[in-house]
Amino acid sequence: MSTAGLEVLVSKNITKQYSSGQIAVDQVSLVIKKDECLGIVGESGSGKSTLARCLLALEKVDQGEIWFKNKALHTASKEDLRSIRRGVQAVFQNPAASLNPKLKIIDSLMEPLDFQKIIQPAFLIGTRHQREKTAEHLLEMVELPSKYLTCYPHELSGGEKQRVTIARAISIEPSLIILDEPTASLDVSVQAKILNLLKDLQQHLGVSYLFISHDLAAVNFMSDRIMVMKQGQIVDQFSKYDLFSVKRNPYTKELLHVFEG
Ligand SMILES: Nc1ncnc2c1ncn2[C@@H]1O[C@H](COP(=O)(O)OP(=O)(O)OP(=O)(O)O)[C@@H](O)[C@H]1O
Repeated sequence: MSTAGLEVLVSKNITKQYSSGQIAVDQVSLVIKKDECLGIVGESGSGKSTLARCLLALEKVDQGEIWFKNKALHTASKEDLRSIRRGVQAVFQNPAASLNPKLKIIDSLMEPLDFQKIIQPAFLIGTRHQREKTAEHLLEMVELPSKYLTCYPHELSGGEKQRVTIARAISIEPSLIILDEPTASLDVSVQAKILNLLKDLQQHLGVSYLFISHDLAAVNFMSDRIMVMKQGQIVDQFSKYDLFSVKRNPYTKELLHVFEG
């Protein structure tokens, strides 16, 4: 199997069973196309994070195939994985855990570009080889002032830290960013701002997103297509415009209560 040009990531019947016996991901097939946001919604324990880790090749799948732009992740060597990972970045729930507390923001931010010296993102033309200017530009893209470059993570709020991890994720111009509950640890007032920022960045950069959340309203705001996950399986999938259709699975209808009142 190979993925066509418009398909950034394809998974085919992937299954992940933990040694405890728990089947966390059960025969999940999905396609993420260029420039789109695919949303995955499900309650706690439905297998969303395990799916994200499988798609990032942080967990090995027991069955199935994962293809990232014509390259097989499920059989990739360590060296191949390193090169594939340049194209896929991730933002997780807890920004504090994603940033090294001993590193200044500039050093956390520049980690991917410092490591991948040959990458020259189009949006950094002119500044790529001036480290501080590049870092300033990245902070600007997530609407943070350049004075934060010399700060440590504990000096920033949760929302600001998440903006730094987003800037770091876009820094190497990935084709896909996997966002696993990126606003779940933030105050409600900050969540909307981060979602708006993510949406603007996607339009500006033309990156694809896999947006994972237990919050159907957030998934609906962000996504072009939505998949509903329950007990490791995809139980419903539809275009965001069909969210309120009578054809929705009863479980999806249960999740719709967030829009009531
Ligand atoms: N490392 C692990 N070892 C054993 N079981 C695990 C492990 N990680 C997750 N699980 C189990 O797999 C199932 C799916 O967990 P997962 O974290 O992927 O779900 P989730 O939808 O992301 O939930 P949450 O939003 O609460 O993190 C759960 O039953 C969980 O207890």
